[in-house]
Amino acid sequence: MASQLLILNKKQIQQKIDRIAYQILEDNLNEKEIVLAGIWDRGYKLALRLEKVLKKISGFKLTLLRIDLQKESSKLVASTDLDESHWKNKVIIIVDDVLNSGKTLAYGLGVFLNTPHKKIRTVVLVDRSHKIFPIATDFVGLELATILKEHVDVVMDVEGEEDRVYLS
Ligand SMILES: O=P(O)(O)OC[C@H]1O[C@H](OP(=O)(O)OP(=O)(O)O)[C@H](O)[C@@H]1O
Repeated sequence: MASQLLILNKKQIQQKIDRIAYQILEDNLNEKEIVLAGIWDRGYKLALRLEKVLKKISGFKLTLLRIDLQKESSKLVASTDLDESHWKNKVIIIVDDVLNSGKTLAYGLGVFLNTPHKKIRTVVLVDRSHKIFPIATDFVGLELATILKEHVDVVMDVEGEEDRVYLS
């Protein structure tokens, strides 16, 4: 079995989620409404966790949106659980657990390109910085220098009991 190195423990993950929530608040002081768009499945869990903190620290009306990415033959197809009326003319925050090449976030972003919006921001818990797509990460938990063959495993649940990030 490949060796696993614990990169972030439960407490550190919660601290990063709290910090990112405060950064989102600071970046949107004049806003009333925010759409958190989590990429299924771990990005969606992270979006749920951010929603929980933002409910405590902000007065935002929060909409949680799920982005699904499915492989159809060699293509990726993105879809959402809610229609565009839920994000039209709003601030959208796309959330995923890890950024590696940027492809997943690029597809997530694609969902919103044909609808007017106020602004789009991105959140990742871990940015591995192997970008081959021009995707900016606005709010990042941890920037991690990794080699390509390494794998970042994010374990996360809604309550935060199981939270761990490993490098293997
Ligand atoms: O920036 P990218 O190169 O698109 O990589 C990032 C994506 O990779 C991982 O998911 P994936 O399902 O690919 O990997 P897994 O085997 O860890 O589930 C991770 O959860 C991101 O969604």
